[in-house]
Amino acid sequence: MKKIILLGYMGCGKSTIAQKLSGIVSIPYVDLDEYIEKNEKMSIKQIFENHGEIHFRKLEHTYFLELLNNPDKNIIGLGGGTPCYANNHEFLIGEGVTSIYLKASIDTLFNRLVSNKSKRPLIADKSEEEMKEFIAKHLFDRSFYYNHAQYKVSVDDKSIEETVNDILNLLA
Ligand SMILES: Nc1ncnc2c1ncn2[C@@H]1O[C@H](COP(=O)(O)OP(=O)(O)OP(=O)(O)O)[C@@H](O)[C@H]1O
Ligand SMILES: O=C(O)C1=C[C@@H](O)[C@@H](O)[C@H](O)C1
Ligand SMILES: [Mg+2]
Repeated sequence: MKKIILLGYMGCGKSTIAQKLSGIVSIPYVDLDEYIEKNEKMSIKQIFENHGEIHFRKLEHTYFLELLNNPDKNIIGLGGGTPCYANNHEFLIGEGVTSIYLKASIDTLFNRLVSNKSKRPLIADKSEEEMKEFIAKHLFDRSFYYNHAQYKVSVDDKSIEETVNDILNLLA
């Protein structure tokens, strides 16, 4: 198997879990958001501000396919919205791909994101009250796409190590 893909809503822990997993299984980790930033020489925030979300979604699709099509064995951490645009969800299933949805409740996401939203353009300007409602609606809309993953791992009330162990069991 060449690609292990982690997906899920902003703050579910894709970057954190992928980094830890990468160290344990000795498979290199690529974070799609960071890959876009490196290639475009701009932060995600700047891409949204300077060129708008539609442009970002096009870049996201192009770079996602670029990562998928390279022959290296990788763990790929997607952006929170990646599966929900440009038919990217169709690439979660296929030969050489294992996709895992890190499923978090609205409360878990809210608690993780509330103090850590400035780099996330979709929620950066929301008040605490607005954020909870926004996450609830957004997660509902996006679940359809996230559920195309081959596997689901619940992350609520689990340590990073516990979630990584759940994933290792799936991969065994
Ligand atoms: N299992 C966990 N237990 C406690 N905190 C966690 C856990 N996993 C991640 N976190 C914390 O939650 C926050 C969000 O995690 P992370 O940045 O990995 O999410 P993400 O899914 O990559 O988000 P984004 O889509 O915005 O890049 C971080 O502050 C991280 O330390
Ligand atoms: O949920 C989203 O749509 C996003 C999540 C982040 O990972 C970034 O890809 C960007 O901020 C958009
Ligand atoms: Mg991340």
